[in-house]
Amino acid sequence: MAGDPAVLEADRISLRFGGVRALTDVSFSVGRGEIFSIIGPNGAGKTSMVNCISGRYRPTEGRILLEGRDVTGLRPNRRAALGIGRTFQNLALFGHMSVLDNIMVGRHHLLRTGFLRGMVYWVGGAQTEELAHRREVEEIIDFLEIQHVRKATAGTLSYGLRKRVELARAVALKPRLILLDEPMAGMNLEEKEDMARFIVDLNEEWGMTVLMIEHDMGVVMDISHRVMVLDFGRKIAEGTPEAVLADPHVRRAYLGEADDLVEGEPVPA
Ligand SMILES: Nc1ncnc2c1ncn2[C@@H]1O[C@H](COP(=O)(O)OP(=O)(O)OP(=O)(O)O)[C@@H](O)[C@H]1O
Repeated sequence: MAGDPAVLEADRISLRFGGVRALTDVSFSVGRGEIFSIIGPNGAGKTSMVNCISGRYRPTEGRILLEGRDVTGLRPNRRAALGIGRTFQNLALFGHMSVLDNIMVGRHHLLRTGFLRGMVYWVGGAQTEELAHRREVEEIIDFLEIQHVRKATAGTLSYGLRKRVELARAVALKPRLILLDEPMAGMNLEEKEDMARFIVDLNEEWGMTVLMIEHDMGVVMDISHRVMVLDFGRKIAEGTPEAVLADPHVRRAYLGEADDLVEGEPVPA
């Protein structure tokens, strides 16, 4: 997205765990309105990078900028409040709560009146705000086609539906950037197709900027505007899906994982 201001900039990020170099000097930026994917073999540093962005890990070196603001020293909850939303590799829903409550719960920090005040004083501004809030949540529920389960207990839903509810909860926070950690993991083909369509629609119709880690190459190449490839903690390629697929370094990094490449594409020996 040439010319667009970067929503996210990772500036020379390195991360070490004792002697393990999880990331070495990785820089990239995600433009407003992009779907940007990070791929790479197992242990390449993808999750480490997402954790540096969400604030779970503090990089050993380098800076993370959100819309130009240095957030490197901020804790995860501060970054979430500034607009970094995320879903997790493993589901993180409240299993005993309804779908609606799971989606509502994260949104209270968006209310001007605050969660506690909003609970105790149901008059004037608070009431109007709460109604608008509910309307928006209902819109997200409609958009992600989970109306039929809105009252169901989250823990009773199929895996694919729970992943969708998790996405709804992250979207409900109106993030400037949403981090999707393996959104298709464990899904069947139909569920993957649905999830891919929702991500594209959120991006195209709602303008959501997406940074995604995903092992399913077909999906990554289908829906990403740009892709970055990590290998042993270093960036080895970045560009459009076509350019990345044609890159000899990438092909070499994926040797032995040839099945993950797009069907019909021969992998050189
Ligand atoms: N908390 C940790 N402590 C020590 N080493 C870690 C930690 N987290 C990650 N690593 C190491 O850092 C490197 C990068 O791991 P990371 O999980 O980021 O890779 P990945 O690309 O996400 O892998 P996968 O595709 O298998 O999820 C690996 O060598 C891993 O063993």
